[in-house]
Amino acid sequence: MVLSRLKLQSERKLTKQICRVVLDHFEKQYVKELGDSWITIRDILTSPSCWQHAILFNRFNYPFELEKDLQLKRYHTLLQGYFPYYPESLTCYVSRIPGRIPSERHQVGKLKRYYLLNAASLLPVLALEIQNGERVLDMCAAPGGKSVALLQCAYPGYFHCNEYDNLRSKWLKQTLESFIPQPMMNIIKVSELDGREIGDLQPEMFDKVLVDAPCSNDRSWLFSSDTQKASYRLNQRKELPLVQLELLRSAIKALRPGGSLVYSTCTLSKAENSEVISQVLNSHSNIFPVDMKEMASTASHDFTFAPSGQEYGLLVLPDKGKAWGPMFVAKLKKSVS
Ligand SMILES: C[S@@+](CC[C@H](N)C(=O)[O-])C[C@H]1O[C@@H](n2cnc3c(N)ncnc32)[C@H](O)[C@@H]1O
Repeated sequence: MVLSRLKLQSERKLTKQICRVVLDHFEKQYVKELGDSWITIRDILTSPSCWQHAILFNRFNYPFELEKDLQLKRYHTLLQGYFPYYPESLTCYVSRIPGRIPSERHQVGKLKRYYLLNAASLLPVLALEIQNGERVLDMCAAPGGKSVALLQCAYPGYFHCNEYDNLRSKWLKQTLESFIPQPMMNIIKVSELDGREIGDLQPEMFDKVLVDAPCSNDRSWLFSSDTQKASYRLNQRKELPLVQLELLRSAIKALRPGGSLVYSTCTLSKAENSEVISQVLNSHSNIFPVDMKEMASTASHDFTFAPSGQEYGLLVLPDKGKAWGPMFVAKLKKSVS
């Protein structure tokens, strides 16, 4: 019953219509920014039947049976064994063949066994290199996929998950309740602040900060069902870099000297990615970019990265058999003095 309902839902998703006004807008911008790569990216983004889903296991309710099934179906673990930082407690399975297993329903008192996500979402989490005992801020956290992934990597001493939007914050709380055992919730604080205020409210408080910023979500915007709403969003799109910059300024204030932050988006747009990082670097003498070349070379088995134009970060480009992204990831470090 549940399985057939979920199957119906995902079939409906596959038949969703592409929003012409968004596609035309992206076409103009991304041909300029990405050249010929845009053709492949466009084909993948507009063909949900090619999309892949990664399966992140919950270490607090490990799905041993599912693991056997996935191995029989030739799924393999993502990145394990290659990556500069890859905790043993993190398990994520992927398949090169498109398709998805149904997501689990929320059941009070029962932890979910897995979370379905775009595998590129793990890159910002891994780039943070979180260690046990650290104080961590997830500034824009709902619906909570990266918060759950961070808690698969280590046991932070304090974990602050923030989400400005009231409804999405409820969703975030439900995600945490569904994946994290009750005793561990004692180290987690959920708040509904404007992330831009956190730096002044909690200066130099955190060892690590994740800014998974609000952005033009290219994959989902292409399937907007309301053309008027889509046109409005496209108009407002130019406001996003300022919000992103303000969130980053706040994150820098919230970071202790010597701490590091990761900035990520799920758009291909240069204005929201490398240009935001360049502005931060030009206006903060105490912030330095962290080189991500090693991360890119070890991850290239599973991901396709933009070959150029990304001086301070990595841009994951959706590709055939590696339909992950778009995802931009940059890492910055605050100097000690
Ligand atoms: C890309 S989503 C985050 C996804 C999340 N990190 C995850 O992995 O599930 C960005 C989130 O930022 C929230 N947001 C927008 N403006 C914000 C602000 N000023 N402060 C904090 N969060 C904000 C949005 O409501 C949205 O939920």
